Amino acid sequence: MFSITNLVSGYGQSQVIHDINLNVEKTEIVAIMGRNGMGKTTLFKTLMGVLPRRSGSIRIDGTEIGAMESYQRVENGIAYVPQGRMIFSHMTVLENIQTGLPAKARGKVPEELYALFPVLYDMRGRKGGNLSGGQQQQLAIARALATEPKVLLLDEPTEGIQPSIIKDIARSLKEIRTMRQLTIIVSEQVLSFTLDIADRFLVIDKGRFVYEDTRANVDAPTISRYLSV
Ligand SMILES: Nc1ncnc2c1ncn2[C@@H]1O[C@H](COP(=O)(O)OP(=O)(O)OP(=O)(O)O)[C@@H](O)[C@H]1O
Repeated sequence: MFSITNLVSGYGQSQVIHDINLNVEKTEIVAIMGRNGMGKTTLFKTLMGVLPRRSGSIRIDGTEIGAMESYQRVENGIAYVPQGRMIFSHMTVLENIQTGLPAKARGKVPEELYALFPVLYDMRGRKGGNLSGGQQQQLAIARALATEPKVLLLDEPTEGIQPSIIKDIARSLKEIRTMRQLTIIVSEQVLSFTLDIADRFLVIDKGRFVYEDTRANVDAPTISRYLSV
């Protein structure tokens, strides 16, 4: 459904992503685990077109998006929740969500988004900057979902968030995956969160995948070793 083939990217003289290949099925949740600086954010930026690819292919349902502008990639069904959330702090919760809505929605937020994250309904008139970290993360996810994606990328969603909210986010993601038939790729350093949600696990090390296994066979101690070196 979503396929990455021989993807290469980097900054200036330095190559960061080395020939990455990945196929993700519809409704599958894949976790990309790795320490700081291993290339998770660079991979996601390349998938979104924030950073140009050097070579390789990125396809959604067979459509090549690798040469498109970011907004065209979004129109083709990919959405991104960046590390640090990047919500608009001077805009209200409602306005933040509306930035993700397609024109045809005419500014109306789908009920199901508020059903997934009731706190966002309660806080819809508040400025984004006044929300807690966990609420901001839910807002960033809702804003991405407003674009009606087929593939959702989440970059370290648990960073700086308290454990009870992490559990809520895990539950919402599993729910939305079923509800929307969504494919999810999540980058993380927190293994407990991904063990809760992922169907498949990969470890990225210096821009290459060095470990891959399914939920049934996952070797948590090996992944932990990669995360702690
Ligand atoms: N704008 C940039 N210019 C040059 N090099 C960069 C830039 N951003 C990241 N890098 C380098 O690319 C490599 C991968 O960084 P990246 O941010 O993708 O890692 P990460 O796995 O997402 O880690 P983190 O959790 O710290 O964001 C690192 O060596 C980093 O120093």
